[in-house]
Amino acid sequence: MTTVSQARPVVEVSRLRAYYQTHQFGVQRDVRAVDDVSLKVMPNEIYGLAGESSCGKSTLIKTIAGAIRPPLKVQGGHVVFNFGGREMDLYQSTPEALDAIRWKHLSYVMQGSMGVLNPVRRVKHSFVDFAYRHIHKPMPEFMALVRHHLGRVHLGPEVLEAFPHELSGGMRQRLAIALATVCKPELIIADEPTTALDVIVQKGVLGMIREVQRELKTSMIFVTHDMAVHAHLCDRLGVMYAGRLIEEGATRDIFNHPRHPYTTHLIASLPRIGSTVAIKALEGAPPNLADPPKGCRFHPRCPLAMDICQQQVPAFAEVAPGHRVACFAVNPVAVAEPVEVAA
Ligand SMILES: Nc1ncnc2c1ncn2[C@@H]1O[C@H](COP(=O)(O)OP(=O)(O)OP(=O)(O)O)[C@@H](O)[C@H]1O
Repeated sequence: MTTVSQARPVVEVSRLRAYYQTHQFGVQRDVRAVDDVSLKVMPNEIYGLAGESSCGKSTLIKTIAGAIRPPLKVQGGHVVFNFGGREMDLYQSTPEALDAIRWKHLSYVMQGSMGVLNPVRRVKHSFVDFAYRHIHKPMPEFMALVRHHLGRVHLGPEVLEAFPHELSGGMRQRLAIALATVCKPELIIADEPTTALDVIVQKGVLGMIREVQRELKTSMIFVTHDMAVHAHLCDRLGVMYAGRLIEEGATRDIFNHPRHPYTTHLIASLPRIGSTVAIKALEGAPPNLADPPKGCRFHPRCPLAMDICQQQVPAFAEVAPGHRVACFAVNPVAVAEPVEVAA
């Protein structure tokens, strides 16, 4: 670890590629779920990751969180964290170094909450197992801190004595968020944490996530396919299509002035109260990531596709301050640099 300035991104992802290596009938195929993705998350911001099902959102955040299991393999690129002025290159680090930053500096809230709460132990044991070694206080003080922290997610201390199955889905999801935030990590990665909840409970949990994030000034990568959730929660938004980021900018800019035809479609398909205009579905289907189309992966479905889109990959380039787009219709001259493939 090297000491660097605090003004740096909390995490910087550069040219990241992560493929599932599948074998079918003796043939090996790479599912190119994350293909040349670069992004930065700044201190104290919520970065939303959007895109339809199977576009690679979960795979991207797994690779950023270091939760990589076969058949997923990182093929290239870097993930560099800057925690408390100390820089750490994820793929150059030992499993022990990664273990030391989990929960204390980096935490991960998964889809559904049962995965993180031990189903056969009372809730208090999950806090002890995950957080006690990182919070250097005697046990009574640690438990007082946990009880105080539960107040932030609007839960009473009695939940500590409960088993997970005795609690509602909304309470369990609040607990998962309390566990992820109790050590006040610099970065929280949340994968669809509210998708399984009904809309009323979801609204409460989202408001609570915002409150906790503002109080702790933590950074967050928040994944959901629900654009309405992004509109309410996120400071900046990255839109993925078929394993690549295709647009990124301040959430307000993306909603007010989307540039990429895919983002324009996503926003136009949001239902609006009182609107009588029929919502048009996008023609075609997302590509098979084991055999994606050449050039821009969106071109077979794109209403603006040109010849170049079938041949060349558009660079993910800045088209306005803080607003990046990968599209030849927006930025006709920006061709992506080829990725360097290790020998
Ligand atoms: N274990 C696996 N083996 C092979 N391919 C996989 C595996 N897991 C995911 N994939 C493929 O990787 C691609 C990206 O999947 P991923 O789950 O990251 O998408 P997603 O955008 O998070 O989707 P969702 O919103 O449905 O969770 C998809 O084509 C998916 O089929």
